Amino acid sequence: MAATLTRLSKPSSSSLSHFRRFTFNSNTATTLSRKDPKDRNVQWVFLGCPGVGKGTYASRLCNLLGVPHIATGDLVREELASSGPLSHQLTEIVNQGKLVSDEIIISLLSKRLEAGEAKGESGFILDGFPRTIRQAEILEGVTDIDLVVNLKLRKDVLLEKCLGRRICSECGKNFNVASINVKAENGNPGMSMAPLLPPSHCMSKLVTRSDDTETVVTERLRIYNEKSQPVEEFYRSRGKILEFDLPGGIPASWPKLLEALNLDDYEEKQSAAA
Ligand SMILES: Nc1ncnc2c1ncn2[C@@H]1O[C@H](COP(=O)(O)OP(=O)(O)O)[C@@H](O)[C@H]1O
Repeated sequence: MAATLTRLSKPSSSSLSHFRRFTFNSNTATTLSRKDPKDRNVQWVFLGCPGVGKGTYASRLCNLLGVPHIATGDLVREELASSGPLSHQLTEIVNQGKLVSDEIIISLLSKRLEAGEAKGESGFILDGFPRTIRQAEILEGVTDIDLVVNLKLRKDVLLEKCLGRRICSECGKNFNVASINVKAENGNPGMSMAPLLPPSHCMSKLVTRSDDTETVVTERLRIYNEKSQPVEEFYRSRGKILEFDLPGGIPASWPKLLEALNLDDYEEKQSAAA
């Protein structure tokens, strides 16, 4: 199967130049101009290890900016649940913590993007794609990515976060029961992250993803370092990356992320208008 991704149309008022002038990192991001996000073209990518919180922060930003959150992990799980022709093959790959082939993932993503375009969707935040250099090159061939946010979290916390993940089997929302409390040690700061608990009506319906076991998560972290870390360098060398070290849980990290993206004012305006 040839890996092709349909060329995406891009609104003419692209703000690419707006972003391209900057090499992002947490320190320089404050130099971003305060353009209203409505006038920005949001074609963003979220990178980061399993368990870092890509889904949580990407979906919050999508709600704020009114763009779709497209997580290739969700597309894979939908395909698994559909018991379509690929589902048997995919179950084995996902449960071993391996990556699905570039061809399959691109075909799933193409279908999702085309369906979105047909519905008039504009912009997106991609979460979990690209995960290999080949995927990054294919994406670059069909559209301009404006910004890549690289979320980072200390390694000793990632495994615990993955093992604490839960999904409500009814509403599909993600939660986390892990309570992280790492003490300051050898000059390294401590870190605490409160659990992200579900409302009471979801509590009895929580399930754990079959690939969130210790063995599989360890393999996924290994594969991230081998296959996906080079993708960070791919975007770094193109001056598109915003490095963001998560300082703690959502209450500490969300305002800082908005600040790094120059969206802090925007959230206030949105809530005032609501
Ligand atoms: N871009 C991709 N390329 C290859 N496989 C993918 C991709 N995105 C998701 N997958 C498959 O789906 C699984 C779950 O993905 P995801 O939910 O994004 O995991 P994580 O929580 O580890 O970031 C991955 O372990 C992999 O098997």
